[in-house]
Amino acid sequence: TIALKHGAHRIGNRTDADMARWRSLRFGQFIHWGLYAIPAGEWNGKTYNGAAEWIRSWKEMPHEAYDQLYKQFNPVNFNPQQWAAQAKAMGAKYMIITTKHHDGFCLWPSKYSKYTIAASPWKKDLLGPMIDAYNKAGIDVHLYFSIIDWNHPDYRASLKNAADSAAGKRFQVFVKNQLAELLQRYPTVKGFWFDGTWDDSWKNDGAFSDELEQYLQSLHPGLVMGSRLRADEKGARHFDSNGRLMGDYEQGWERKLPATIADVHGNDWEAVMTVPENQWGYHAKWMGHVKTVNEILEMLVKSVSLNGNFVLNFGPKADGTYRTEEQQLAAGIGEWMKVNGVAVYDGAYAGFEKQDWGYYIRKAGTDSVYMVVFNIPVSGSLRVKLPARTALTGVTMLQGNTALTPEWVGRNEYFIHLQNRQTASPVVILLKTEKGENKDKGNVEKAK
Ligand SMILES: C[C@@H]1N[C@@H](c2nc3ccccc3[nH]2)[C@H](O)[C@@H]1O
Repeated sequence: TIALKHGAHRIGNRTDADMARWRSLRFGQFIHWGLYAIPAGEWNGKTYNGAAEWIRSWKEMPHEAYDQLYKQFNPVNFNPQQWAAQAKAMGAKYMIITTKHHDGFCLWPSKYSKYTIAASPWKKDLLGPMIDAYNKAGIDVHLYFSIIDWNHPDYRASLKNAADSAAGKRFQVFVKNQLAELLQRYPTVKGFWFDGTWDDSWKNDGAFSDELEQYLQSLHPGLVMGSRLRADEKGARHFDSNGRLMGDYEQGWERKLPATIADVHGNDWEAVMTVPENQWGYHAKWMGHVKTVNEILEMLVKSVSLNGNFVLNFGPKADGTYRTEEQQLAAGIGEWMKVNGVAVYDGAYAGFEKQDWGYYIRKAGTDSVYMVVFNIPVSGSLRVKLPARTALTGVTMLQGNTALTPEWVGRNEYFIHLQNRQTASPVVILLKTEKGENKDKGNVEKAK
């Protein structure tokens, strides 16, 4: 291995209570809200095909025009209690809010910047009421913070000369001050979700990102921060130059999921997902495929089955309301989670051989394994192959709490025959297992 001063400081996952809590929550809500919701992907009658929160970088959007938008930001319909109720009904257990996106506009009245909510017609802090409402609803809050800051005069994508380096130093002080300010103002937050850390100016100062992470941990012990914050002293990101994950979980799964358990290398990880193909901030015209409830449920279940967290993104409008599609999605997901969320919360990789019908999720640390079925075969027969020396002692369909009698094929293989092959939602079956050889305990029919 290469001697590193600013690489990973730990091999393996964190085992403390704060990280165990983050891991148990499994399902989060991302919220991208800011000035970009005003143009909403359109300008001068033209539609921006990129992600709405990137509209300032669009050649058709004059920077001066974008930079005046804060004078119009007045979310008169903002209702944080309603936002939190919607997230609670959906079954989200944590929420990540954009405190400041790449455009540099702060949703809180930061004393280190003039480009904040205090300068808008709304004037008042938006983060405090949101955090309070979500915490009251029993939902943890994490703060998204973009290092890239298109508004700040000292931001540099790369440091080309002494003047850039001096500006870069001033910018690092600014970042440190804003982050400390956020922790001081919102002491109940559980973590930071860093973004915009791919520019050379950041990538080439691994020492600063390392010191910053340690500084934030010292201010707020237990804080959960993903791998996207860090670079090591050789410019390696997420994984240091020895291939070891930096930060507390792998934070690279943006709009994509790992395929198999091998892809996650035993690390904690989290996927963040958009409802349309690629829109985080509010876009008036969603183009392309919009994910359905069942598609989102499959991504959530697949993530948990591979030991990860899944975060679904919402982009509120400039007035503080949600678009209909997102409201309907939240309600549909919540309906399924009400009955089946028990298979998601505290869920973990089961260690069973993957089958085509769907995913196994182990209730962490127990002998209970849930089958979440998305693809019922035409035969209606679900193959279950247990690990060696694991016996199946009980099978229960969650819906209706119905006991099922599996067919024992021999050794550690079974079939579960579903009577009803028609279902509009994923079917959840609870398997009770125990160590030991499978033998005919009379709870199974012999193979015909
Ligand atoms: C969580 C997501 N990360 C930001 C982002 N900017 C990118 C630029 C290039 C490639 C990927 C990006 N993701 C998106 O704007 C959103 O905030």
